[in-house]
Order: sequence, then C-alpha cells, then structure tokens
Amino acid sequence: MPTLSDFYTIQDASQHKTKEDCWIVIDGKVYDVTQYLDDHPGGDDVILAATGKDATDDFEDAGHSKSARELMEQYFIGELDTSTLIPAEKNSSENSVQLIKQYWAVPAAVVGISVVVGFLYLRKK
Ligand code: HEM
Repeated sequence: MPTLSDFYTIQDASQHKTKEDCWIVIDGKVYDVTQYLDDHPGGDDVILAATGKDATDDFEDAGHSKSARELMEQYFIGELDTSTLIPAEKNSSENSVQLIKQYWAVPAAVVGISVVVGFLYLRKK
C-alpha cells in the first residue's frame, strides 16, 4: 500500500555524513543509519565512506543478505528527490566534453607546430 513519505535531495543527504549523524542513499531511498553504525558487521567506516553519494553500487557490491535488506527498512526515513540528480548528470556530461576538448587540444597543437616548423625548414632549403 502506498504511503506518504518525505523527500530529500542528494544535497540534503550529503549534510549527514558523520558518526553522530549519518544518512545513506540506496536505490532511491534515504536511510538514517546513525544508530546502526556500531552494529554494522561490515564496520562503520565502509558506511561512512558511502555517504554523500548514491551508495547503491557499494551496497550491492557487498552482497548483502535478505535479512540485511529487511533490517535496513528500520532505518528508512524518506525517498530521494531524483530531480536533483539531473543537474549532476548534466555536469558530468559537461565534464566529459571538457575532457575530450583537452584531450584533443594537445595532439592538435603538436601536429600544428610540427607542420609550421617543417614548412619553415623546407622553405629555408
Ligand atoms: C542500512 C544499511 C545497511 C545495513 C542494514 C547493512 C547490514 C549488513 C549486514 C546484516 C551484514 C552482514 C552480512 C549480511 O547479512 O549480508 C553486512 C555486511 C557488510 N556490509 Fe552492510 N549494511 C548496510 C549498508 C552498507 C553499506 C552502505 C555498505 C558500503 C559499502 C556496506 C558494506 C558491507 C560490507 C563490506 C559487509 C561485509 C562484511 C564482511 O563480510 O566482513 N553495508 N551489512
């Protein structure tokens, strides 16, 4: 049955990344795991390292059991407002464009300078 729940942005969740106040985002859901940190079999450091971002891949890579997944529902506090992820994706594609531009600038400059030097050298002969 659908229930009303709070929505948080990834920026909201990123404000809670200490041992005293720790939220994680897994599969579009936000969990306040502050009280669970000391009991986590994988240690508190792995959970703290998974704060401030989408921790779904880290959580899945650890191969959590069914009972771990049931347990985590106790710490559910709200849904992730996914509209806040769109600018992040846009930024990362903009970053890729910047990287491609930089990647091509250096070899293009080397080829350009070589052509000019070669041309001048041949003209001198
Ligand atoms: C509410 C969130 C979480 C709960 C309730 C939880 C619960 C558990 C439980 C019960 C185990 C024991 C093995 C199992 O039953 O699967 C475990 C192991 C583990 N967890 Fe989590 N976990 C959570 C989040 C995370 C996150 C975000 C990470 C990030 C990497 C993580 C990393 C690990 C690792 C590496 C182990 C393996 C420990 C070992 O086998 O030595 N867990 N977790």
